[in-house]
Amino acid sequence: MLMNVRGGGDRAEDQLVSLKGTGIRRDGRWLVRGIDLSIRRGEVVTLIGPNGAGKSTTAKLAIGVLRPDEGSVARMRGLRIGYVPQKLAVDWTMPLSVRRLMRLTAPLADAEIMTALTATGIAHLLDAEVRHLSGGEFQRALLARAIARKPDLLVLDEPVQGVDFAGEAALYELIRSIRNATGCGILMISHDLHMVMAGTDTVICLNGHVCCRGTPETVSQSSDYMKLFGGSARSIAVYNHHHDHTHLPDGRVEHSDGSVTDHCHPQDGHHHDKGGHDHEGHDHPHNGDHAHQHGHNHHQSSQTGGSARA
Ligand SMILES: Nc1ncnc2c1ncn2[C@@H]1O[C@H](COP(=O)(O)OP(=O)(O)OP(=O)(O)O)[C@@H](O)[C@H]1O
Repeated sequence: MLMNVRGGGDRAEDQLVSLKGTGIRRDGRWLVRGIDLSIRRGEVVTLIGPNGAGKSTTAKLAIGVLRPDEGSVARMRGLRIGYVPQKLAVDWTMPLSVRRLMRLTAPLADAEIMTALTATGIAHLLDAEVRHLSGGEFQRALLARAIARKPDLLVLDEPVQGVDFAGEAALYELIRSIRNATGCGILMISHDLHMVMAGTDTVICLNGHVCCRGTPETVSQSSDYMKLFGGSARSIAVYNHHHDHTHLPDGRVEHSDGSVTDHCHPQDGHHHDKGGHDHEGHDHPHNGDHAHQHGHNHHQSSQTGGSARA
């Protein structure tokens, strides 16, 4: 069912998760405190903030991986959660196919696996070795795993880590299209201060507590946000994404005139927008500098993520 939704509904039953005055304490210190946030069906909420600000901790409180020491967390009854953690607990010395990765935390039928892999554009990688996937393919595989059980809420902890600039734009577009097609709510964590802004309904800027919140436009103009992000904040303008070609999942490039080539180059006659920022031969105009952090975490371990039911 296609639900073209934006911004979620206002009804109480659309509320997926709600945190009220939530805090968590470890080793004698509050990791986060006084967090108020809610996510409704169809809404994209993005947590931003510096390293150690408590973004992952807040996401884990929202999905119930961590229990609050103060305040409350309410989840819709029977809420289905798809979670892409920041790190995965997988032994990368063992062979693991994408098909097996999809079934790592819960059983899935072949048809469900194929539907999810097709939605994220990597059906051709069903039997590929996970350790051989590129950064973008790996993130698409994790996303496929998270959406396979049709979650009401998708929680994505840095979904574009290890992905190049063009792939990043494509992944954010994919995430938005999943929201539009399914009407799920999305809680996303990002260091990307540009691209994420335009696709988000609500931005929450964290630094152990909620510094500021609102639409991308209001947050990017808030003095708290400016203070927190210093120099990089001043150059932020909401990102307008208008590229003239699409990167297909198999690596080829589809141009605005419908032609498909193996690569794209500014001089190949397919590119018409010569303004703005040129990234590795692609035309991806955007405003301000690009100050985000990447880390490819194939080899780190923490949690296996996947889907859960509250
Ligand atoms: N189980 C724990 N025990 C003690 N301290 C913890 C624990 N988990 C997280 N922390 C600390 O809590 C703080 C918040 O961590 P968290 O991972 O939520 O930050 P983050 O905003 O997601 O950071 P990053 O952008 O670096 O991923 C950090 O200082 C971290 O060291």
